Amino acid sequence: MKTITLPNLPGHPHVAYNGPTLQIEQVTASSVAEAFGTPTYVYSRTAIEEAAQRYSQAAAASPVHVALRYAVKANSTLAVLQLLARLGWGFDIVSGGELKRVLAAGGDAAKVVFSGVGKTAEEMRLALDVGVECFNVESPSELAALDRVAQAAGKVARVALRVNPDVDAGTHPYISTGLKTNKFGISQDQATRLALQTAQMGHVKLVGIASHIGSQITTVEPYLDALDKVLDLVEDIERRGAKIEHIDLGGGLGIRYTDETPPTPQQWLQPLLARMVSRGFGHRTVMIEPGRSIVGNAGVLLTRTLFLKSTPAKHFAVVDAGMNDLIRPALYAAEQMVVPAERREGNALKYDLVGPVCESADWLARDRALVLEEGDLLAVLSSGAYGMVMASNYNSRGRPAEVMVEGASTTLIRPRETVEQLYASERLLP
Ligand SMILES: Cc1ncc(COP(=O)(O)O)c(C=O)c1O
Ligand SMILES: N[C@@H](CCCC[NH3+])C(=O)O
Repeated sequence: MKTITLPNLPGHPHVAYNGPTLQIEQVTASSVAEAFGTPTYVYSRTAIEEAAQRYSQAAAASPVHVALRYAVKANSTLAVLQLLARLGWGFDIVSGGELKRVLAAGGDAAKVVFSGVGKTAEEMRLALDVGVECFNVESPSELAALDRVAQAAGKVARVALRVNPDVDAGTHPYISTGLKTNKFGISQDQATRLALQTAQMGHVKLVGIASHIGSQITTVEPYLDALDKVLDLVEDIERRGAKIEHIDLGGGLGIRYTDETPPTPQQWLQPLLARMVSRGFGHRTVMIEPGRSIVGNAGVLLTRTLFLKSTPAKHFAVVDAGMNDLIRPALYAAEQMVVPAERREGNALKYDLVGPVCESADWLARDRALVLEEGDLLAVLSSGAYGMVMASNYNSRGRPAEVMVEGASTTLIRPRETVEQLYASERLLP
């Protein structure tokens, strides 16, 4: 049977209708749902690897040395990290938990950058112990704390200062990070002072300047603005005697959820690296930390319709996945495409897809024209990033299963969480 990739499955080269049935790589969505139940996240190994390779190829074609660091927060499932580690990628982490996951998946600590505004002393100790490549420091207090922890451990921490370039990335306010009103980064003035102070500190070594301006960014301009400010800062710092080895441009490149047209990794990197060269920084290492653009379009969430319900105002499809499984629509009013696993003939109705959770914000999609019957299987596309990682146990719901598909093979990479697992560590009062 011929595989037809529908034009309305944008950005999903490995999700297609084979005849009437939705398939991920060569596996039908229905067969995954039958084997593992719903809700279940399904990832295409090929899609993840191809997305990573688009970055590797763009980096290889560049005259500037580019260090690839996958942002673990986007999808931290061990099997996903393992694929990237095997491709030679390093990792951007924001917690001791993510560091442990990277190590468990076979990642190389020497290629790990530790970001985040609130690192604890314990997390710093662990990271120093395993020898991470760099701490991206976000405040003077954090720098002082790191110096103390490193001194006690008899180590010197390699440090990049994360600056807040105050640029508008044009994204949802909850996922913008580079505005001066955001909690992230250090102001440029303060960064210069702090950079010079590191020379007086015995247990930190300044090696980089970092910035990350937000997520789901679909144009290059804000990155160029941020880079110019970062390079101004580096010039200023170096004029005063410090030396910067690398510049970390962060992540944030967007994907197509519905009709966005974000640049490819090549289209994103090329102008930034050209700017590095034209400003005389071509011999420095550039670090990048993409997350969503590696895994976002490589995953779908399968969910089954429990009930169809019409009120005088609305048609609802009550499905078995809720905001606890995929919170992006509830939290950011994010739009993700929803497609049926089997195509049906008939008249479409406009449905709100809602979950079983007791919240009116518990919706996965609104006003979608679908031909549906109770029991129908649906796939929420573009769910590979910030899906499972943001899942919670609200309403005592176990988190979904995760499955990796490659060609015709299907591997369960995380079983569905049972309710007994949820309360196994709790204690009743005596
Ligand atoms: C410091 C840092 N690096 C990288 C990322 C990855 O972003 P994205 O998944 O948008 O590529 C984030 C998340 O916004 C981040 O905070
Ligand atoms: N969780 C956000 C992205 C946050 C990026 C991390 N700072 C989303 O789902 O779009």
